[in-house]
Amino acid sequence: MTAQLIDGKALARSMEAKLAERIRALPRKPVLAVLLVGEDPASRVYVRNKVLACERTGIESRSVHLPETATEEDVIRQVRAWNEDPTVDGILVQLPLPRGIDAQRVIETVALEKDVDGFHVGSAGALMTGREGFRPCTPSGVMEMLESIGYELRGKHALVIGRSNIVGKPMAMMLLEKDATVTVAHSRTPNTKELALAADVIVAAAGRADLVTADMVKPGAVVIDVGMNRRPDGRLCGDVADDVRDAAGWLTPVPGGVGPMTIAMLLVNTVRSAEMRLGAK
Ligand SMILES: NC(=O)C1=CN([C@@H]2O[C@H](COP(=O)(O)OP(=O)(O)OC[C@H]3O[C@@H](n4cnc5c(N)ncnc54)[C@H](OP(=O)(O)O)[C@@H]3O)[C@@H](O)[C@H]2O)C=CC1
Ligand SMILES: Nc1nc(=O)c2c([nH]1)NC[C@@H]1CN(c3ccc(C(=O)N[C@@H](CCC(=O)O)C(=O)O)cc3)C=[N+]21
Ligand SMILES: [Mg+2]
Repeated sequence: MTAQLIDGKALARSMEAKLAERIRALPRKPVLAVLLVGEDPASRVYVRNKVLACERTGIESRSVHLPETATEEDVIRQVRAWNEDPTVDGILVQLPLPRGIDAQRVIETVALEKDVDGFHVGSAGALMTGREGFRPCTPSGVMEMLESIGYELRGKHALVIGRSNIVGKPMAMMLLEKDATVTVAHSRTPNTKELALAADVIVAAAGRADLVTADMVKPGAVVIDVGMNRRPDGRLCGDVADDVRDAAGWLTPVPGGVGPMTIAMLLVNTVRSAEMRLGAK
């Protein structure tokens, strides 16, 4: 069997087109403020991709780039200025932040109603308790991809590999909300292979190239590859080995899978924030 690929890039573009229409109905462009601190090369690529996606859709992006030497107070000052600026709809502080800056404290400074990343403790609490709030973009994008193939999660076994606050934990919550039976594996899990073989859906979000191999995948399973890793030769790869193509029923590619969907969901959150701020529906 050869897995069918879930084309995240195409799905992201079609979502962007729908957003462009919603944006045209607003009295002004939605505004996304992006803060980049330091010189992490991967972060620069991601921020550039976000800015380009904003341009395609009709969102105004305002990027501020602070030097590696910026202090926690410098970062917090910029976030507070955007909190108070009524023309800013969404605030994104690109992670990771340089050593010595408490990222959680910075995130908690972002106004809840502008937390389009969904990383604020209030947004996380809303997700956990089933209330309305901004949801983290990567797991939201994964849910859109599952919906795009008409996948029914109710009663299925889902394995999430990774337990970070930005991917693994919210992913588990969203799968649970759709009535999947959810297992979360992490670096201290001794039997990830066994858990994976029992899973109908595997979401790999560990940041380890080739972590998921064909011998871990139940034939026909849905395999979602969140990982973003670099091979020694510089090539981008996910957490899922190439041979999984012959075992899985559905598979997301890297690049062109979850990454573009993450950005699309950021735009969705930003437009929603603008609609709420501007009193649109
Ligand atoms: N496509 C996209 O849009 C995005 C991609 N990413 C990518 O997804 C990956 C995960 O990101 P993020 O959650 O931020 O990463 P973190 O490093 O914060 O978390 C990684 C998680 O994976 C677990 N883990 C590490 N090694 C193993 C292993 N061998 N077996 C099982 N679990 C393991 C860790 O366990 P423990 O908790 O025990 O340390 C941890 O919970 C990265 O490659 C990142 O680049 C991230 C965000 C968006
Ligand atoms: N505050 C914050 N919010 C984030 O959402 C956030 C973050 N910090 N820090 C880093 C991670 C990672 N992340 C990605 C977004 C897009 C791609 C993406 O567009 N990937 C392309 C390829 C990109 C390339 O060529 O390198 C693809 O998969 O096709 C990847 C990863 C968002 N993150
Ligand atoms: Mg991807």
